[in-house]
Amino acid sequence: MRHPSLMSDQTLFRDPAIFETTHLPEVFNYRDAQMNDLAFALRPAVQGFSPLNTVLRGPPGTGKTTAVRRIFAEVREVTQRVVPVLVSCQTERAPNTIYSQIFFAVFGHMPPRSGVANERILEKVALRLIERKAALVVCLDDAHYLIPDGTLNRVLSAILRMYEAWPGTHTGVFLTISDLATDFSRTLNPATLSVLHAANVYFMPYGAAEIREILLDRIRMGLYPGVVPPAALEYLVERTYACGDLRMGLDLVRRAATTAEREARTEVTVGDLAAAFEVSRHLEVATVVRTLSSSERAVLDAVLAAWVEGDGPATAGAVYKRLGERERISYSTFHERLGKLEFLRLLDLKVRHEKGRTREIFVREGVEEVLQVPAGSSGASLKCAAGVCDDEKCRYEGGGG
Ligand SMILES: Nc1ncnc2c1ncn2[C@@H]1O[C@H](COP(=O)(O)OP(=O)(O)OP(=O)(O)O)[C@@H](O)[C@H]1O
Repeated sequence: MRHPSLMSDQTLFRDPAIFETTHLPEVFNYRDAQMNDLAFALRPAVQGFSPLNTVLRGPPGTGKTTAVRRIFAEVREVTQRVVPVLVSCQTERAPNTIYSQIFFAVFGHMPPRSGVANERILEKVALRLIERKAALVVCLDDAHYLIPDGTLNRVLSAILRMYEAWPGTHTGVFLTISDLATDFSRTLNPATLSVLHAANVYFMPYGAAEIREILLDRIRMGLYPGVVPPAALEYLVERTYACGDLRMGLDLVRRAATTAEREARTEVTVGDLAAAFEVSRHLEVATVVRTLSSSERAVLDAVLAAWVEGDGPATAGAVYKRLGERERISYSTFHERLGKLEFLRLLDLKVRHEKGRTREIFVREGVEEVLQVPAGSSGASLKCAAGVCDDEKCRYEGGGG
Protein backbone atom coordinates (compact mmCIF):
# COMPACT_ATOMS: atom_id res chain seq x y z
CA MET A 1 0.00 0.00 0.00
CA ARG A 2 1.24 3.47 -0.91
CA HIS A 3 1.10 6.13 1.74
CA PRO A 4 0.41 9.76 1.10
CA SER A 5 3.73 11.55 1.17
CA LEU A 6 4.57 14.07 3.81
CA MET A 7 5.85 17.59 3.38
CA SER A 8 9.44 17.73 4.60
CA ASP A 9 8.57 20.00 7.50
CA GLN A 10 5.76 17.76 8.65
CA THR A 11 6.20 15.37 11.49
CA LEU A 12 4.48 12.30 12.90
CA PHE A 13 5.40 13.34 16.44
CA ARG A 14 2.92 15.39 18.39
CA ASP A 15 5.39 15.43 21.29
CA PRO A 16 8.72 13.56 20.87
CA ALA A 17 9.53 13.98 24.60
CA ILE A 18 6.81 11.44 25.41
CA PHE A 19 9.17 8.69 24.23
CA GLU A 20 12.22 9.90 26.13
CA THR A 21 13.38 7.55 28.87
CA THR A 22 13.32 10.46 31.32
CA HIS A 23 9.66 11.29 30.63
CA LEU A 24 7.50 11.03 33.74
CA PRO A 25 4.10 9.75 32.59
CA GLU A 26 1.05 11.64 33.81
CA VAL A 27 -0.98 8.45 33.87
CA PHE A 28 0.57 5.62 35.86
CA ASN A 29 -1.89 2.73 35.86
CA TYR A 30 -1.58 -0.79 37.26
CA ARG A 31 0.76 0.14 40.09
CA ASP A 32 -1.73 1.36 42.71
CA ALA A 33 -0.80 -1.35 45.23
CA GLN A 34 2.91 -0.53 44.94
CA MET A 35 2.25 3.22 45.19
CA ASN A 36 0.23 2.59 48.36
CA ASP A 37 3.09 0.58 49.85
CA LEU A 38 5.54 3.36 49.09
CA ALA A 39 3.23 5.99 50.56
CA PHE A 40 2.93 3.83 53.67
CA ALA A 41 6.73 3.58 53.91
CA LEU A 42 7.06 7.36 53.67
CA ARG A 43 4.33 8.22 56.16
CA PRO A 44 6.62 8.15 59.25
CA ALA A 45 8.97 10.57 57.46
CA VAL A 46 6.12 12.98 56.79
CA GLN A 47 5.37 12.80 60.53
CA GLY A 48 8.98 13.63 61.41
CA PHE A 49 10.40 10.14 61.92
CA SER A 50 12.51 7.77 59.83
CA PRO A 51 10.82 6.25 56.79
CA LEU A 52 10.52 2.49 56.44
CA ASN A 53 13.37 1.11 54.36
CA THR A 54 11.98 -0.52 51.25
CA VAL A 55 13.33 -2.62 48.40
CA LEU A 56 11.47 -2.30 45.09
CA ARG A 57 12.05 -5.53 43.22
CA GLY A 58 11.09 -6.28 39.63
CA PRO A 59 12.55 -6.93 36.20
CA PRO A 60 13.76 -3.99 34.10
CA GLY A 61 11.14 -1.61 32.72
CA THR A 62 8.35 -2.52 35.13
CA GLY A 63 7.90 0.96 36.59
CA LYS A 64 10.05 0.95 39.75
CA THR A 65 11.89 4.21 39.05
CA THR A 66 8.71 5.82 37.78
CA ALA A 67 6.91 4.86 40.99
CA VAL A 68 9.66 6.44 43.08
CA ARG A 69 9.76 9.60 40.98
CA ARG A 70 6.02 9.99 41.30
CA ILE A 71 5.85 9.39 45.05
CA PHE A 72 8.83 11.71 45.63
CA ALA A 73 7.10 14.40 43.56
CA GLU A 74 3.99 14.00 45.73
CA VAL A 75 6.07 14.26 48.89
CA ARG A 76 7.68 17.47 47.67
CA GLU A 77 4.22 18.91 47.06
CA VAL A 78 2.88 18.14 50.53
CA THR A 79 5.80 18.81 52.86
CA GLN A 80 9.23 20.36 53.27
CA ARG A 81 9.88 18.09 56.24
CA VAL A 82 11.06 15.27 53.95
CA VAL A 83 14.05 15.52 51.64
CA PRO A 84 13.71 12.85 48.92
CA VAL A 85 16.79 12.13 46.81
CA LEU A 86 16.86 9.86 43.77
CA VAL A 87 20.35 8.63 42.90
CA SER A 88 21.00 6.62 39.74
CA CYS A 89 23.57 3.99 40.66
CA GLN A 90 24.22 3.32 37.00
CA THR A 91 25.96 6.68 36.83
CA GLU A 92 26.85 7.45 40.45
CA ARG A 93 29.04 4.55 41.56
CA ALA A 94 31.25 6.09 44.26
CA PRO A 95 30.25 7.04 47.82
CA ASN A 96 31.52 10.56 47.29
CA THR A 97 29.34 11.27 44.26
CA ILE A 98 26.33 9.73 45.99
CA TYR A 99 26.83 11.90 49.09
CA SER A 100 27.26 14.89 46.79
CA GLN A 101 23.83 14.20 45.29
CA ILE A 102 22.36 14.07 48.78
CA PHE A 103 24.15 17.31 49.66
CA PHE A 104 22.70 18.90 46.53
CA ALA A 105 19.17 17.88 47.49
CA VAL A 106 19.58 19.36 50.97
CA PHE A 107 21.49 22.56 50.12
CA GLY A 108 20.51 23.23 46.50
CA HIS A 109 24.13 23.28 45.36
CA MET A 110 27.00 20.80 45.11
CA PRO A 111 29.69 20.59 47.79
CA PRO A 112 33.17 21.87 46.85
CA ARG A 113 34.65 19.57 44.20
CA SER A 114 37.73 18.49 46.07
CA GLY A 115 39.23 18.38 49.49
CA VAL A 116 36.01 17.65 51.35
CA ALA A 117 35.94 14.30 53.09
CA ASN A 118 32.82 12.17 52.89
CA GLU A 119 32.42 12.45 56.63
CA ARG A 120 32.33 16.23 56.41
CA ILE A 121 29.71 16.18 53.63
CA LEU A 122 27.53 13.86 55.70
CA GLU A 123 28.00 15.98 58.79
CA LYS A 124 26.83 19.10 56.98
CA VAL A 125 23.84 17.21 55.62
CA ALA A 126 22.96 15.82 59.05
CA LEU A 127 23.22 19.18 60.83
CA ARG A 128 21.04 20.87 58.23
CA LEU A 129 18.44 18.10 58.46
CA ILE A 130 18.33 18.46 62.24
CA GLU A 131 17.99 22.23 61.93
CA ARG A 132 15.14 21.85 59.40
CA LYS A 133 13.56 18.98 61.40
CA ALA A 134 13.49 17.11 58.11
CA ALA A 135 13.83 13.39 57.36
CA LEU A 136 16.06 12.16 54.53
CA VAL A 137 14.90 9.46 52.09
CA VAL A 138 17.49 8.30 49.59
CA CYS A 139 16.47 6.08 46.70
CA LEU A 140 19.43 4.17 45.31
CA ASP A 141 18.07 3.35 41.87
CA ASP A 142 19.47 0.13 40.40
CA ALA A 143 21.34 -0.40 43.66
CA HIS A 144 22.75 -3.75 42.48
CA TYR A 145 25.35 -1.81 40.49
CA LEU A 146 26.99 -0.90 43.81
CA ILE A 147 27.25 -4.44 45.11
CA PRO A 148 30.41 -5.89 43.48
CA ASP A 149 32.96 -3.57 45.10
CA GLY A 150 31.17 -3.18 48.43
CA THR A 151 29.99 0.38 47.78
CA LEU A 152 26.38 -0.48 48.58
CA ASN A 153 27.36 -1.74 51.99
CA ARG A 154 29.40 1.39 52.77
CA VAL A 155 26.78 3.83 51.54
CA LEU A 156 23.87 2.12 53.29
CA SER A 157 25.78 1.95 56.52
CA ALA A 158 26.68 5.65 56.30
CA ILE A 159 23.13 6.78 55.55
CA LEU A 160 21.30 4.50 57.95
CA ARG A 161 23.73 5.02 60.85
CA MET A 162 23.71 8.80 60.65
CA TYR A 163 21.66 8.91 63.82
CA GLU A 164 24.57 7.40 65.75
CA ALA A 165 27.01 10.20 64.90
CA TRP A 166 24.38 12.94 64.76
CA PRO A 167 21.50 12.08 67.09
CA GLY A 168 18.21 13.53 65.93
CA THR A 169 18.69 12.68 62.25
CA HIS A 170 15.99 10.59 60.60
CA THR A 171 17.03 8.71 57.50
CA GLY A 172 15.82 5.85 55.32
CA VAL A 173 16.35 4.28 51.94
CA PHE A 174 14.45 2.94 48.97
CA LEU A 175 16.46 0.51 46.85
CA THR A 176 15.37 -0.50 43.36
CA ILE A 177 16.67 -3.83 42.16
CA SER A 178 16.08 -5.33 38.73
CA ASP A 179 18.38 -8.27 39.21
CA LEU A 180 15.98 -10.65 40.90
CA ALA A 181 18.77 -12.95 42.04
CA THR A 182 20.15 -10.25 44.34
CA ASP A 183 20.27 -11.56 47.87
CA PHE A 184 21.24 -8.91 50.41
CA SER A 185 21.84 -11.45 53.12
CA ARG A 186 24.84 -12.61 51.09
CA THR A 187 26.09 -9.25 49.86
CA LEU A 188 25.69 -6.92 52.85
CA ASN A 189 27.39 -7.40 56.16
CA PRO A 190 25.27 -8.27 59.19
CA ALA A 191 25.70 -4.85 60.80
CA THR A 192 24.28 -3.14 57.70
CA LEU A 193 21.52 -5.71 57.34
CA SER A 194 20.42 -5.06 60.89
CA VAL A 195 19.86 -1.34 60.22
CA LEU A 196 18.41 -1.93 56.76
CA HIS A 197 15.70 -4.34 57.76
CA ALA A 198 13.72 -3.56 54.60
CA ALA A 199 10.30 -4.54 53.35
CA ASN A 200 9.95 -5.72 49.74
CA VAL A 201 7.57 -4.23 47.19
CA TYR A 202 7.27 -6.35 44.06
CA PHE A 203 6.81 -5.08 40.53
CA MET A 204 5.67 -8.03 38.47
CA PRO A 205 5.93 -7.79 34.67
CA TYR A 206 2.90 -6.24 33.00
CA GLY A 207 0.44 -8.45 31.15
CA ALA A 208 -0.10 -8.02 27.38
CA ALA A 209 -3.37 -6.10 27.88
CA GLU A 210 -1.69 -3.72 30.33
CA ILE A 211 1.22 -3.18 27.95
CA ARG A 212 -1.22 -2.42 25.14
CA GLU A 213 -3.03 0.22 27.24
CA ILE A 214 0.18 1.85 28.47
CA LEU A 215 1.69 2.00 24.99
CA LEU A 216 -1.56 3.20 23.43
CA ASP A 217 -1.72 5.98 25.96
CA ARG A 218 1.83 7.10 25.12
CA ILE A 219 1.15 6.78 21.38
CA ARG A 220 -1.95 8.95 21.69
CA MET A 221 0.04 11.63 23.48
CA GLY A 222 3.24 11.37 21.47
CA LEU A 223 2.12 10.74 17.88
CA TYR A 224 -0.58 12.07 15.60
CA PRO A 225 -3.70 9.88 15.15
CA GLY A 226 -3.40 6.88 12.84
CA VAL A 227 0.40 6.68 12.82
CA VAL A 228 0.38 3.22 14.45
CA PRO A 229 -2.27 1.09 12.70
CA PRO A 230 -3.79 -1.95 14.48
CA ALA A 231 -1.49 -4.57 12.92
CA ALA A 232 1.59 -2.58 13.91
CA LEU A 233 0.21 -2.13 17.43
CA GLU A 234 -0.31 -5.87 17.80
CA TYR A 235 3.27 -6.55 16.73
CA LEU A 236 4.51 -3.88 19.11
CA VAL A 237 2.62 -5.35 22.06
CA GLU A 238 3.81 -8.85 21.21
CA ARG A 239 7.47 -7.79 21.12
CA THR A 240 7.24 -5.74 24.30
CA TYR A 241 5.41 -8.47 26.17
CA ALA A 242 8.00 -11.03 25.10
CA CYS A 243 10.85 -9.03 26.64
CA GLY A 244 8.80 -7.60 29.54
CA ASP A 245 10.52 -4.20 29.42
CA LEU A 246 8.23 -1.29 28.54
CA ARG A 247 11.26 0.71 27.51
CA MET A 248 11.63 -1.65 24.56
CA GLY A 249 8.11 -0.85 23.33
CA LEU A 250 8.62 2.90 23.69
CA ASP A 251 11.95 2.70 21.89
CA LEU A 252 10.43 0.65 19.05
CA VAL A 253 7.65 3.19 18.48
CA ARG A 254 10.07 6.09 18.49
CA ARG A 255 12.46 4.43 16.03
CA ALA A 256 9.73 3.13 13.73
CA ALA A 257 7.97 6.50 13.61
CA THR A 258 11.27 8.23 12.87
CA THR A 259 11.87 5.82 9.97
CA ALA A 260 8.37 6.37 8.57
CA GLU A 261 8.81 10.11 8.92
CA ARG A 262 12.17 10.03 7.15
CA GLU A 263 10.61 8.08 4.30
CA ALA A 264 7.72 10.57 4.15
CA ARG A 265 5.08 8.05 5.19
CA THR A 266 2.19 8.72 7.56
CA GLU A 267 2.02 5.25 9.10
CA VAL A 268 4.54 2.93 10.64
CA THR A 269 4.55 -0.62 9.32
CA VAL A 270 5.28 -3.95 10.97
CA GLY A 271 8.47 -3.89 8.87
CA ASP A 272 9.55 -0.59 10.48
CA LEU A 273 8.99 -2.10 13.91
CA ALA A 274 10.81 -5.31 13.04
CA ALA A 275 13.80 -3.30 11.77
CA ALA A 276 13.71 -1.19 14.93
CA PHE A 277 13.63 -4.36 17.01
CA GLU A 278 16.92 -5.49 15.53
CA VAL A 279 18.47 -2.37 17.04
CA SER A 280 16.45 -2.19 20.25
CA ARG A 281 16.69 -5.79 21.33
CA HIS A 282 20.08 -5.15 22.82
CA LEU A 283 18.99 -1.98 24.58
CA GLU A 284 19.65 -3.37 28.02
CA VAL A 285 23.13 -4.57 27.11
CA ALA A 286 23.87 -1.19 25.53
CA THR A 287 22.76 0.59 28.69
CA VAL A 288 24.98 -1.57 30.87
CA VAL A 289 27.97 -1.20 28.53
CA ARG A 290 27.64 2.58 28.69
CA THR A 291 28.03 2.48 32.46
CA LEU A 292 31.41 0.66 32.38
CA SER A 293 34.54 2.50 33.45
CA SER A 294 37.30 2.69 30.84
CA SER A 295 39.29 -0.05 32.61
CA GLU A 296 36.27 -2.39 32.75
CA ARG A 297 35.57 -1.61 29.12
CA ALA A 298 39.17 -2.48 28.21
CA VAL A 299 38.71 -5.95 29.73
CA LEU A 300 35.45 -6.44 27.86
CA ASP A 301 37.05 -5.33 24.59
CA ALA A 302 39.92 -7.77 25.09
CA VAL A 303 37.49 -10.62 25.84
CA LEU A 304 35.46 -9.84 22.76
CA ALA A 305 38.48 -9.59 20.50
CA ALA A 306 39.66 -13.01 21.73
CA TRP A 307 36.14 -14.40 21.38
CA VAL A 308 35.74 -13.17 17.81
CA GLU A 309 39.19 -14.31 16.84
CA GLY A 310 38.87 -17.77 18.36
CA ASP A 311 35.25 -18.14 17.24
CA GLY A 312 34.13 -19.21 20.69
CA PRO A 313 34.99 -19.01 24.37
CA ALA A 314 38.26 -17.37 25.21
CA THR A 315 40.37 -18.51 28.13
CA ALA A 316 41.09 -16.10 30.94
CA GLY A 317 44.82 -16.59 30.34
CA ALA A 318 44.62 -15.54 26.69
CA VAL A 319 42.56 -12.46 27.54
CA TYR A 320 44.86 -11.52 30.40
CA LYS A 321 47.88 -11.74 28.15
CA ARG A 322 46.22 -9.68 25.46
CA LEU A 323 45.28 -7.04 27.97
CA GLY A 324 48.77 -7.05 29.46
CA GLU A 325 50.16 -5.87 26.13
CA ARG A 326 48.24 -2.63 26.50
CA GLU A 327 48.30 -1.89 30.22
CA ARG A 328 49.95 -3.03 33.41
CA ILE A 329 47.37 -4.96 35.33
CA SER A 330 47.73 -7.51 38.12
CA TYR A 331 45.94 -10.81 37.81
CA SER A 332 43.80 -10.12 40.86
CA THR A 333 42.61 -6.79 39.39
CA PHE A 334 41.89 -8.54 36.10
CA HIS A 335 39.99 -11.25 37.93
CA GLU A 336 37.99 -8.63 39.85
CA ARG A 337 36.99 -6.87 36.63
CA LEU A 338 36.01 -10.15 35.00
CA GLY A 339 33.84 -10.89 38.03
CA LYS A 340 32.17 -7.53 37.69
CA LEU A 341 31.45 -8.09 33.99
CA GLU A 342 29.95 -11.45 34.87
CA PHE A 343 27.90 -9.82 37.61
CA LEU A 344 26.60 -7.32 35.05
CA ARG A 345 25.59 -10.27 32.85
CA LEU A 346 27.86 -9.32 30.00
CA LEU A 347 29.97 -12.47 30.37
CA ASP A 348 29.66 -15.99 31.72
CA LEU A 349 32.67 -17.59 33.38
CA LYS A 350 32.94 -21.36 33.36
CA VAL A 351 35.68 -23.47 34.88
CA ARG A 352 37.04 -26.34 32.81
CA HIS A 353 39.06 -28.98 34.62
CA GLU A 354 41.87 -29.91 32.29
CA LYS A 355 45.43 -30.03 33.58
CA GLY A 356 44.34 -27.76 36.39
CA ARG A 357 41.55 -25.21 36.33
CA THR A 358 41.03 -23.29 33.13
CA ARG A 359 38.54 -20.46 33.16
CA GLU A 360 36.59 -20.06 29.94
CA ILE A 361 34.81 -16.83 29.15
CA PHE A 362 31.58 -16.78 27.21
CA VAL A 363 30.27 -13.50 25.80
CA ARG A 364 26.55 -13.05 26.41
CA GLU A 365 24.13 -12.44 23.56
CA GLY A 366 23.98 -8.84 22.44
CA VAL A 367 27.42 -7.80 23.65
CA GLU A 368 29.09 -8.39 20.31
CA GLU A 369 26.35 -6.51 18.49
CA VAL A 370 26.55 -3.59 20.89
CA LEU A 371 30.33 -3.34 20.78
CA GLN A 372 30.39 -3.98 17.03
CA VAL A 373 33.88 -5.40 16.83
CA PRO A 374 34.55 -6.61 13.31
CA ALA A 375 35.71 -10.23 13.14
CA GLY A 376 39.48 -10.71 13.32
CA SER A 377 40.01 -7.05 14.04
CA SER A 378 42.87 -7.33 16.45
CA GLY A 379 45.53 -9.33 18.16
CA ALA A 380 46.19 -12.05 15.56
CA SER A 381 49.54 -12.68 17.23
CA LEU A 382 47.91 -13.74 20.47
CA LYS A 383 47.35 -17.34 19.68
CA CYS A 384 48.68 -18.68 22.99
CA ALA A 385 45.45 -20.06 24.35
CA ALA A 386 46.78 -21.31 27.66
CA GLY A 387 44.16 -20.95 30.36
CA VAL A 388 44.97 -19.41 33.70
CA CYS A 389 44.81 -22.03 36.40
CA ASP A 390 44.46 -20.78 39.95
CA ASP A 391 47.88 -22.25 40.69
CA GLU A 392 49.29 -20.45 37.66
CA LYS A 393 48.22 -17.06 38.90
CA CYS A 394 51.61 -16.12 40.24
CA ARG A 395 53.08 -16.43 36.75
CA TYR A 396 50.88 -13.57 35.61
CA GLU A 397 50.84 -11.61 38.84
CA GLY A 398 52.60 -8.29 38.55
CA GLY A 399 51.18 -7.51 35.11
CA GLY A 400 52.78 -7.04 31.76
CA GLY A 401 52.24 -10.69 30.72
N1 LIG B 1 2.36 1.86 34.52
C1 LIG B 1 3.02 2.61 33.63
N2 LIG B 1 2.39 3.57 32.94
C2 LIG B 1 3.06 4.33 32.04
N3 LIG B 1 4.37 4.21 31.78
C3 LIG B 1 5.05 3.27 32.46
C4 LIG B 1 4.43 2.43 33.42
N4 LIG B 1 5.36 1.60 33.93
C5 LIG B 1 6.51 1.91 33.33
N5 LIG B 1 6.33 2.90 32.44
C6 LIG B 1 7.33 3.49 31.55
O1 LIG B 1 8.25 2.46 31.21
C7 LIG B 1 9.58 2.96 31.18
C8 LIG B 1 10.43 2.16 32.15
O2 LIG B 1 9.94 2.37 33.47
P1 LIG B 1 10.93 2.51 34.71
O3 LIG B 1 12.17 3.24 34.33
O4 LIG B 1 10.15 3.06 35.85
O5 LIG B 1 11.26 0.98 34.94
P2 LIG B 1 12.21 0.32 36.04
O6 LIG B 1 11.45 -0.82 36.60
O7 LIG B 1 12.73 1.34 36.99
O8 LIG B 1 13.39 -0.21 35.12
P3 LIG B 1 14.94 -0.52 35.54
O9 LIG B 1 14.90 -1.62 36.54
O10 LIG B 1 15.56 -0.96 34.26
O11 LIG B 1 15.52 0.75 36.06
C9 LIG B 1 9.51 4.43 31.55
O12 LIG B 1 9.53 5.19 30.36
C10 LIG B 1 8.16 4.56 32.23
O13 LIG B 1 7.62 5.84 32.02
